[in-house]
Amino acid sequence: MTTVTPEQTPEQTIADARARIDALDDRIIGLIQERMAVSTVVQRTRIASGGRRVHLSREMEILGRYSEALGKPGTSLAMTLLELCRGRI
Ligand SMILES: O=C(O)C(=O)C[C@]1(C(=O)O)C=C[C@@H](O)C=C1
Repeated sequence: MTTVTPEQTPEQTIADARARIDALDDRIIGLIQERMAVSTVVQRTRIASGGRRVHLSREMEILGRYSEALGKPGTSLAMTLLELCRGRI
């Protein structure tokens, strides 16, 4: 037997999808904050043991991963994430 589900209005579909987007954005923001905290641990540990805050070859690796997954905007996103995590250089 086929069940007939009532169709949503366009307004309901948009409102539901926006609620999902808001929930995803909350998770993304939480993950970014978590990334910042973990990055701080790495940077503090490196600096305390005589190293520098910035590790360029590691940053290149991260930029490569994001650009491979998301194209050119992925590079910009990775640069923004790195700026959030280690400050402007
Ligand atoms: O992986 C490191 O060595 C870090 O310090 C973390 C991190 C990052 O946030 O990904 C931050 C600063 C460095 O320049 C490179 C990468």
